[in-house]
Amino acid sequence: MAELRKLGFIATIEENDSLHLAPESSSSEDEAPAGEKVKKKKKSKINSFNQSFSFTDQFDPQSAFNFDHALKFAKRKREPSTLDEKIAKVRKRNKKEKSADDDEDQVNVENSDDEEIEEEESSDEEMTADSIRTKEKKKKKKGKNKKTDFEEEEKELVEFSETIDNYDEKATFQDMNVSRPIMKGLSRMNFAKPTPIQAATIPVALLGRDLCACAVTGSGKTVAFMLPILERLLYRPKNTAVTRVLVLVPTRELAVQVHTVARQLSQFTNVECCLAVGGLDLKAQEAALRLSPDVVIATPGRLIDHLQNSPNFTLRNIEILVLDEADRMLDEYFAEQMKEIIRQSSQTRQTMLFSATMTEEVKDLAAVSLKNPVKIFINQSTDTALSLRQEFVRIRANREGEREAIIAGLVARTFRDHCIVFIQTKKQAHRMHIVLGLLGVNVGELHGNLSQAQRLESLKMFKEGLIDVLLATDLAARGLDIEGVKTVINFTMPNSLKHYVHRVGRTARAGKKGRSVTLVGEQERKMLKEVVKHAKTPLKTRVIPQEVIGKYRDKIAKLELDVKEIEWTEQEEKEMRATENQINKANNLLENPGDQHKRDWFQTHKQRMQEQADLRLGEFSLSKKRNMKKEKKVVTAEDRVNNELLKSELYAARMAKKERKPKKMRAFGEHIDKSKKKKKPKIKKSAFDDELTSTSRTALKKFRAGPSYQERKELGMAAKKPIRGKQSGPNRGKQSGPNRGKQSGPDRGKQSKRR
Ligand SMILES: Nc1ncnc2c1ncn2[C@@H]1O[C@H](COP(=O)(O)OP(=O)(O)OP(=O)(O)O)[C@@H](O)[C@H]1O
Repeated sequence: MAELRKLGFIATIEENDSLHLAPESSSSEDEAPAGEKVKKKKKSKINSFNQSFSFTDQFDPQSAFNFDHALKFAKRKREPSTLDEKIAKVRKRNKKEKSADDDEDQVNVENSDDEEIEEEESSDEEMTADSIRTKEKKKKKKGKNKKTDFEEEEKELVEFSETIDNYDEKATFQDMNVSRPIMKGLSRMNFAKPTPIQAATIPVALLGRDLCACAVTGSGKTVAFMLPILERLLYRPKNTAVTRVLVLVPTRELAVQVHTVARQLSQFTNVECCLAVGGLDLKAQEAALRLSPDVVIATPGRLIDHLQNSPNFTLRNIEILVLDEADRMLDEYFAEQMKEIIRQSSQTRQTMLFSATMTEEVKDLAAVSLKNPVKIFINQSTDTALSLRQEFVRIRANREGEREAIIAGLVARTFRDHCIVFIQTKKQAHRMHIVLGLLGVNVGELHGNLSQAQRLESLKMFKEGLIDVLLATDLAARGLDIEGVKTVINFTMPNSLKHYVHRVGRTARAGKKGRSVTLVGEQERKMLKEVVKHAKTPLKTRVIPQEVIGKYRDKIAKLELDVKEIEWTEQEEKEMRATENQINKANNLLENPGDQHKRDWFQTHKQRMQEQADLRLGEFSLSKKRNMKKEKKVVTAEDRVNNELLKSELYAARMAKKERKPKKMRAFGEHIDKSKKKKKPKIKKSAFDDELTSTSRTALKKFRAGPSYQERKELGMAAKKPIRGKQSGPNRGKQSGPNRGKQSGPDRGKQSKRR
């Protein structure tokens, strides 16, 4: 061995060599002092197994699945710095520069953020306040019954076997025979009395009937379907675990919320609820689904993923299927996925559909084939909450570029907290985050360009009041129940009445007051008319003083370079992250070549691509956008607004096109008694029969007048024009005879009818 070492070789261990074993630790730990090392070791021991853990099936209400809990399952990406940190940095720098210019003391600069907001607010308060006018409904001019573009043509509606549009106002949960554990859950949630939709729906749902329910936003539809589900599950056979209930919702955040309500309501029962939504940890969901929980709350995409890839998870035993936001779940965006889910679900199920904008159209509900459904429409699908005050800000044609300034004015002066601003595009929502952030407003954003962790975090912060203004796309328009939202602002008019109803429905919930403020340009007046037509409470017009708009327009213009700087930094970071991800992916592939398990999907790649292409809002938008970029290097405020309006327009155009499409063969109502509707088969009549039986005015006239000059010519008859009153023509023979004279006069028509 010694010789080998002398020659410079590294020797292997011999049997009698004494060994110095190094602890299994990282180099950084080696450098740490001994005491600390021991502490760390102890800590890791505690983490690996919780000593106080005991196996129990008791539900701990404290650990209810909520946004915090969901966040644990959302993968976080390492960000070099958050957007808010970047904004804060620029603001600090600007402040410093300003102070230097003003030749002020540098000491006050360091902690000035909060002070500055207050400064801005107080100076703004001194500015002229907005003026509010009540919007008068225009009286319909007589004889002007022309249908607007939005008014629907005759539609084929679902035949309901029963319709319920009233409810027992005095009904209590006890009257509905709700079991004790659920009553306990209700009282823990402080729900003393059922809301109208709950009073009307729960008894029907408990009977196992299919139903289609419509009630205004914030009226308690979640409990209306969750309570009867849980009540029915209390009596399930308990020997084997089976997934019996599936609740489908359109967005992940809504799924988390419905799951939270389900857990709260079932906290004193042994019903198991599980979440299967995109963006949250797949493996944890797989493990939970393997235990066949009683209720699965899911978004369609992730559910199909589990159906394809999670062993043992099936929908064959589904006894209750609920579609929350049913009109959305059954629209074209989810069409293929819903078809697949329904195909895999048990046929003998109870189906319940809920939405504030519920549709009754056969073509919309065809996919779910309801059985003798009950219609429970507590409100119309165009209704908004009565406690909602709706305001509109008019934008003149040449002032479209002022929308950003108006929003800034609204959130900085008037609606400073608990305010959601809906924006059509993700890009504009992000820009507004930077703009308003630089103006000192405490903002957050929520849209599909964020990671799931960021989405949940934004929502959580807004719920907890850590963010004052949430900038959201339509992702947050449906279903989200955020306590205390005072105001909803629409940057542009939503692209349909449905979208409007859902967006403004984020406030004025559960009987509380709320306000919506919608910016309406000339192009959007048609939609405004629709809103006005369906409004049940007076609408208001808000006029923002031009000096206020001007002030914020100038402020934003001054910030434009800072906005660009932040956008560039973000772009750079994004590119770096993308490269990093690619490297990691490649490394992973090299290290674990066998590990790359490809997940199955129910469509082929080609079908999926085709579906996505069909759902895109048209080539038109892309080419128009490209041209816009080519033509102008500097994107103006007007361009940005036009882009927002264009997206709305494209959506509206697509909807209109869909409406105009000839109705497809009815797929709905395998269970509807069609015999009543079946028309008698039409027996094809000969021209002769037609002539004899027709009682139309033209036919009678023709009968009286006999054949035309042209017909006579064709029949080779006299070329003379028939003389009025003379019974000439093909029926001439029949008309002649002793009664000929009697054929004329008032009875003439009757005679011909009899014939
Ligand atoms: N019986 C009840 N008593 C008091 N509050 C209730 C009751 N039922 C539900 N709520 C409250 O009403 C609010 C709205 O409920 P929920 O989110 O179910 O409304 P929704 O009708 O589904 O609204 P959306 O159409 O926007 O989805 C919630 O905050 C909920 O806690």
